[in-house]
Amino acid sequence: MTARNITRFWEWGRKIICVGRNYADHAKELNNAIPTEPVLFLKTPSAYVREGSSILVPRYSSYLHHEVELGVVIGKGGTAIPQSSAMEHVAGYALCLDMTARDVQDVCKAKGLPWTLAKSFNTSCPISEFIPKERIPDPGNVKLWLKVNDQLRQDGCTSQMIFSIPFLISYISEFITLEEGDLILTGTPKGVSAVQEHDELQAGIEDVVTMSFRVEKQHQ
Ligand SMILES: O=C([O-])CC(=O)C(=O)O
Ligand SMILES: [Mg+2]
Repeated sequence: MTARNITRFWEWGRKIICVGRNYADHAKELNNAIPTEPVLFLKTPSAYVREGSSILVPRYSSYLHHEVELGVVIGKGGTAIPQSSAMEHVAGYALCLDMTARDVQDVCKAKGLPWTLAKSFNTSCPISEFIPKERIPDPGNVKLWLKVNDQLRQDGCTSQMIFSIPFLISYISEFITLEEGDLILTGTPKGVSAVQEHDELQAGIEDVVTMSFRVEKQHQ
């Protein structure tokens, strides 16, 4: 058996753990309270989509939102990881979109139901190439941006996160054992907005990576 290559972590079938409302300005734009503890939800690995393939609007949604986020790729697993050694568990990063069927999420929120179909449909997790840890020496201070059809919609900095990456790794691993190849989506800054069929999304981490995706309708 050949050793698996972390640079292709999306092929490993590991967990995608998402943090919601980790930027106060985004929590506010959706009229959510500023959290006092991280809000967590999951995507399944079938949500991954790579550049060259399209983001598909699920048939059951007419209000698909983009959320640009820094993804943290776990290199060494662990349970109850202390904050002080949390960064030793990081292999690298990926630029990610947390595509969200906002209309479905709004219904789920109103009914107190889980967000699964709003957050974890096929192609709901577009990702960049793997970014080795050394290329982002300070993940708590990188600029993220997203454009729709060349118009800037999101422009934030990870320094605005409410809960830091070491805190999130420690907090999550207390309840959910982290494994090599897992991905943590660290939440989105403000500026989320709707996308439609034929839109072109471009996103980047300043000075590190860019990626682009086209939006298409899901065919029967
Ligand atoms: O759906 C939401 O707004 C929660 C979320 O994922 C985020 O804040 O990144
Ligand atoms: Mg999100």
